[in-house]
Amino acid sequence: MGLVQLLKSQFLSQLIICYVFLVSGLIVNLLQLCTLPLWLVSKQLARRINIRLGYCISSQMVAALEWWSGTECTLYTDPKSYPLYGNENAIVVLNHSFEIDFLCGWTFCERFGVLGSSKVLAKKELSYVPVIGWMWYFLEIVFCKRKWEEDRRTVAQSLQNLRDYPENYWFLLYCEGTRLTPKKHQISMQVAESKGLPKLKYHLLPRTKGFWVTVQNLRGAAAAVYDSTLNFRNNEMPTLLGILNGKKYHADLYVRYKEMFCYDNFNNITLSVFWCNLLYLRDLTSPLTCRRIPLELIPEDEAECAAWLHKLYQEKDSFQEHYTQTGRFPGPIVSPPRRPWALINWLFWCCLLLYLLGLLLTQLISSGSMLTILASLAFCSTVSLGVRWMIGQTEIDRGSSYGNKEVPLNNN
Ligand SMILES: CCCCC/C=C\C/C=C\CCCCCCCC(=O)SCCNC(=O)CCNC(=O)[C@H](O)C(C)(C)COP(=O)(O)OP(=O)(O)OC[C@H]1O[C@@H](n2cnc3c(N)ncnc32)[C@H](O)[C@@H]1OP(=O)(O)O
Ligand SMILES: CCCCCCCCCCCCCCCCCC(=O)OC[C@@H](O)COP(=O)(O)O
Repeated sequence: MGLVQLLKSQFLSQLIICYVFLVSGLIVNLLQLCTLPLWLVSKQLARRINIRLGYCISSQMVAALEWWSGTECTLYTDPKSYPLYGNENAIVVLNHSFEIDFLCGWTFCERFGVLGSSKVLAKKELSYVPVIGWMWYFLEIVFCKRKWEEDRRTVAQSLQNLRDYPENYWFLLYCEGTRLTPKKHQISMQVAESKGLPKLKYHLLPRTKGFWVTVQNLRGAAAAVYDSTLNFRNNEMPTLLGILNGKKYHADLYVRYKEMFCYDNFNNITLSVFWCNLLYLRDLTSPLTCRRIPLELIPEDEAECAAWLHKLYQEKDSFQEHYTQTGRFPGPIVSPPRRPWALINWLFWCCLLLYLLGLLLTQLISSGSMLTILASLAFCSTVSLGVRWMIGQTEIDRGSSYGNKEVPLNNN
């Protein structure tokens, strides 16, 4: 182990990173709170400010992934769709099997310039997590209780609010609704069987209601669905603690594109594809091809939309199979480079907060008061326990019991 790697694995280094993250995060949360009156005067300005404030927090975690652990992220996609990424609103459908899949998602957001503005359909419990959850409140993240009777109205309303969002965003949907565990997989395949659907090997059966309500409410506001599949090389199961330890991983992300050759049998769908090519891609010379999936192609009817999503997951499963067999996804690699901004932001907060910590420690030691020193030690322990609890939110072993309970099956 090299000296740098040894340094990264030290508890003290990790404690410093957590201190900077927590204190800067709370400062940003406070600044976000101060923007509340501005929402009444200029909602769009308040949103733009909050995007930048949110970036100060989330980009620290991205910097930890990209620069501290040195994790590499490779993108497999269609080079012709590439210029659109970050320049349009899109719904991202991603598999949910890894503890840091959200962080890899953030990294790609950062590389395409939509980190501060990106959204997710997240479980309500996450809104209570200090720093991140509180930040999400100001970023208009859509929360759900995973109880459809309650969610159908609140989720639709929150999505409607995003229609006039002032900056481009990606809206992340984990249609599986929870992270994959063997037990959840077994139960969800029983549900698949009872619905007469093919079994999936690498995914849970997707929950279709959230996808349908998102597509319906973002029609005309989002241009496309980016069907994304993430995997890590060498069968690794990366963790946030691993990242803090400086462990390097290699993530592969496949953003799929559909190709269609449909000059014959001209119908509504091919017409949509035609207009899509005309509007976005301006490539009408080759047989009619459609790259990322335009929202116009997704059925409006709830049952048809659900069937469409089930088919998408069956295809996603085949991409995972391809990855397992060959160690790569289909299609060309067009890796976007990492940008310096996340690192610059992180260094800024490190310098500021370590300087203040230094001043505080000097005063503490020179005061010589045993009580103050003990109180400071208690404070440090509380901070590290607090951060450990936050990291626990990302751990699959501590995940929710959603999808874990056997459901009465209707075999009709
Ligand atoms: C690469 C680029 C990345 C870009 C990244 C961009 C942005 C990043 C921004 C932020 C990153 C931060 C990440 C934070 C992550 C947080 C993520 C989460 O919190 S995931 C959990 C919350 N999200 C979801 O659950 C979304 C999916 N869920 C749904 O859509 C649900 O439908 C619902 C709207 C939540 C409602 O749930 P509910 O349970 O009430 O209803 P369901 O429709 O799901 O259930 C009834 C339905 O399901 C069938 N059923 C029953 N059991 C199962 C089972 N085990 N598996 C599958 N299906 C089951 C049941 O038969 C019913 O079927 P039917 O609909 O036919 O009646
Ligand atoms: C600079 C780096 C500093 C890092 C130090 C501290 C980091 C603290 C990080 C707290 C992160 C909290 C955000 C968690 C996002 C978790 C996303 C997630 O994966 O949620 C799970 C849900 O989808 C489903 O839940 P389950 O039903 O599986 O249960």
